[in-house]
Amino acid sequence: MLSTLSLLLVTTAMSVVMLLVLSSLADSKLAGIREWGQANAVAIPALLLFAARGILPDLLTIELANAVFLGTSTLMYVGFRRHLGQPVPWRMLAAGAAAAWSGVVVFHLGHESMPLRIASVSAYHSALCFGIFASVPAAREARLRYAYRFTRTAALLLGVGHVCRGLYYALDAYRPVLLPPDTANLMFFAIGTLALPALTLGAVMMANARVIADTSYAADHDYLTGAPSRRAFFTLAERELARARRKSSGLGLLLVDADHFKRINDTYGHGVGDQVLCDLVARTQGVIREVDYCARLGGEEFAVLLPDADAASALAVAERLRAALDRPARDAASPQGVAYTVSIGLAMLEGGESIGELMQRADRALYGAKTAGRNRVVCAPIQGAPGVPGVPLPGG
Ligand SMILES: Nc1nc2c(ncn2[C@@H]2O[C@H](COP(=O)(O)OP(=O)(O)OP(=O)(O)O)[C@@H](O)[C@H]2O)c(=O)[nH]1
Repeated sequence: MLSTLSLLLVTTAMSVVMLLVLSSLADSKLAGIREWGQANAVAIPALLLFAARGILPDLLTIELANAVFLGTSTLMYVGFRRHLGQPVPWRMLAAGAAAAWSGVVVFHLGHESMPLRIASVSAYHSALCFGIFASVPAAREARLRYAYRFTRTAALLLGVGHVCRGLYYALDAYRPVLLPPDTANLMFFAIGTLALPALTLGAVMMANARVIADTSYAADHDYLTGAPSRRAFFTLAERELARARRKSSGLGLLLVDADHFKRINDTYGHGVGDQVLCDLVARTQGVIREVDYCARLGGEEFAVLLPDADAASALAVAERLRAALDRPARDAASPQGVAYTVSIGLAMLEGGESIGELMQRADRALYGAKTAGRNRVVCAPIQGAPGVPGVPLPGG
């Protein structure tokens, strides 16, 4: 038969399990994990003190237990705020917890009423649950959506549950609470005790979703420039290749390589070289269309994929890009700016060609641009027409 004691012991065991689960996430260094772990650690003695009612002195099982449990809920709320990078309203929390705890003391040592003690702490817990609901946004990122939705829903339901619990007891201050343990008492008791595991579950889901989203972002993006990575480029290129075949549309590829980049590093230092790479990506993104895709293949080499482009428009983009980059990049170390140029190899997708083959032709065109003097665009010759040379466009 379910009893308040068994609920307390089950919740204590759940807090131990949650603590172990949170410990497994400690290495992630995610904000909020520490506070959620502390909340569950603090909950264990608080729940055991509640369970020891009638065995230990009331001051321990009422005043101390409630004080510690108020701390538990506060830490959970702080964890969510920290995790989401939001400021923690410490003064408001301290005032709310002090008011709730004063209610416990007054309705124990002053005017004895267990229902009013419950109503007092429920008011604070409901405010924290609504606070968590308001703090956790409706996630736009698909990977975060389920975890955020779960937490928001749990927090909202628990907030409403605590309001009902508070009203149920506040409206009849002399209602028998724990004995006999009727269904309503047990149900409201469960809301009080199971809130912590439910919210911790939401916290763990959010932390996991964040780790997965961050890892996947890191795999798909270049750390320095923020441009899509080589891996992301090939995934997208295969997709665009299939689309171009399906729709019989053009697909252009530009391989863009900074000229004499080693010299820039040697002259200005690696830090300025890094700034030049970031500048290159930022300017490229300003030149290309929204449907075009610029990725860093490695080192100082970048790829720009041009879906739905014919040879003439791809060449126009390539030349516009070359000209846009042929201007000094501003940087803090050198107010007059760092001059750099790029060479570009352009290839248009041909029937039956793979992405690897398209890349090879663009790479040969890039090599042609380098050997022809750099700062220029060279178009790859059409396959199967060996007599047609690449078209070098002199820069400047
Ligand atoms: N600052 C910086 N330098 C990098 C990065 N990745 C690669 N490099 C440097 O880029 C330089 C590339 O040099 P090279 O391959 O000789 O090419 P280059 O000097 O641009 O000469 P060309 O391509 O023939 O015009 C090397 O010195 C690399 O150390 C990076 O992330 N940051």
